Amino acid sequence: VRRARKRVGNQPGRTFFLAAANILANFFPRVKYINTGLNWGFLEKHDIFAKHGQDVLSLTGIYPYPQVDILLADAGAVKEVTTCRARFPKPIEQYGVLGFFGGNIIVSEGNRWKKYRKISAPAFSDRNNKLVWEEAAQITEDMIEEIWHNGEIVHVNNFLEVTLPIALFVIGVAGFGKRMSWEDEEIPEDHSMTLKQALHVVTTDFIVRILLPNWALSLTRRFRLVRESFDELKQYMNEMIKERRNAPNLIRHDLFSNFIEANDDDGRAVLDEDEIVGNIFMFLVAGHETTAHTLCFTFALLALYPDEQEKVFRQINSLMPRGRKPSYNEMPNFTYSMAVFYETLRMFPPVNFIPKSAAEDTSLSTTNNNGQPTTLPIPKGTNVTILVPALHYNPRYWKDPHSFKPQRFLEDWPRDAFLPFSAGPRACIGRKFFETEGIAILITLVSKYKISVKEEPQFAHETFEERKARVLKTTTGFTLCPVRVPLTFTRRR
Ligand code: HEM
Repeated sequence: VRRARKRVGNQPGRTFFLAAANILANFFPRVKYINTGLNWGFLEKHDIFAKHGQDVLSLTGIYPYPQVDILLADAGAVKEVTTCRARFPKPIEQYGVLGFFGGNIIVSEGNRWKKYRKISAPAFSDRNNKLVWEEAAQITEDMIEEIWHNGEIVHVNNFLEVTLPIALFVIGVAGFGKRMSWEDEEIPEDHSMTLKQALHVVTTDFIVRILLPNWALSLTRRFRLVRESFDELKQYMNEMIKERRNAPNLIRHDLFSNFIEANDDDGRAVLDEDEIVGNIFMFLVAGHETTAHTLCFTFALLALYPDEQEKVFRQINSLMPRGRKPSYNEMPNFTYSMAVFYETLRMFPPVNFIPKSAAEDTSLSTTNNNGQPTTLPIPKGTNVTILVPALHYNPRYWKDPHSFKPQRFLEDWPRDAFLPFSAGPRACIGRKFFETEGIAILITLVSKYKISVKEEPQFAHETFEERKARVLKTTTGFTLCPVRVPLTFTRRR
């Protein structure tokens, strides 16, 4: 251990028995000195860095062999790591489980990654974002009509149960060209569930499938349902691939079509079937949970801070008087709504860790605890992990980081210290997709309803701080997740 620590210049930090990259280290609550613990990156935020007075720390693991990782909360070092893709590539072996379905954009590097990125890029064009905008607004309006029956007061026990299907329906139509409805659908012949049901289980219980061995998936009803949903989804996808290939004149611009129709100069298919399925699965997983959780945290914060909600409403109302529907081109005008999303993403970034690894013996520039510039040696193979919550709560970049202040994003803000979508060439390809979807949903709901935390008798006497802690309580699976957000929607007059 001493030797391993010396190689990174004896950078101060924490030591645990289990290496942080070990999935078990993060899957169970923390046991002192043994493991980093469930949700530790979000729970600690910037605290460990503040304790050491530095924004670059070491994280030492002893088992299975002594290993020292580097943790970053320094915006300059983060910029260096995210922009130099060749020097700091993704440690794709750490994402091993995500390759479960087939090679895909998240778990690849080099030429293979470039190929997937090039094929998917056209689906994130303005033309498709316009579709995202229209569909997201329509799906939300349909929900208000068909599920809420245009109610005057609507109580929702957990708002995540609303945002998960909305995000699924949007990615379904914009990603697959498959429109899903709030009504129950008929199960087609040769299937045991609808595509909507299979997608819902796969995207919410994805983590169960990748963490458990095959034999364990027959142990409980829930696990069996997860296995069945994966099999069903794969069958649906294979049918959809066949269907599209048999209809070559069907012109579409969604993700699914891009992957199926990707050909080389000689007209040969560039991707095999496993790669098509692997990528589609990955886009679903990457785009669904992150979006649904962020929307849920956003509405929770608006319910807790009615003054901020009022500011959002006032701007929406001034831009769309008498319920006029705004077009996609008008999206940049909704600046306060966007500021609310950014502040939510700063406080609750769905992706807490962005791992990279050194491809060569190199170094990183940072500052020591006297605030002087210093250079840290980074030997080849060292894992360098960006701790997003630590960066987002670093008081060096964000004044009063624990307070919800959307206004800060309407002033001059530190762009290099805001990393919910990562940065550089491996940044999120779906950022605009999410922003478009989020604003369309937010303005549809906030223009019609006032949002508050649902009153429940068992919490009648809690203080504001207790209520805030309860409503904003988090856990983590694949991404940071709200535990339960009970809300009440009251029609605006
Ligand atoms: C709030 C919403 C979202 C957040 C916070 C988010 C965050 C991120 C982050 C942090 C990464 C980098 C991950 C890493 O380096 O390991 C990433 C990559 C990615 N995201 Fe998102 N994402 C969001 C929405 C979406 C959506 C809607 C889609 C697709 C429809 C999407 C598709 C992807 C893909 C394919 C990648 C891999 C890009 C590459 O490696 O080239 N994301 N996202």
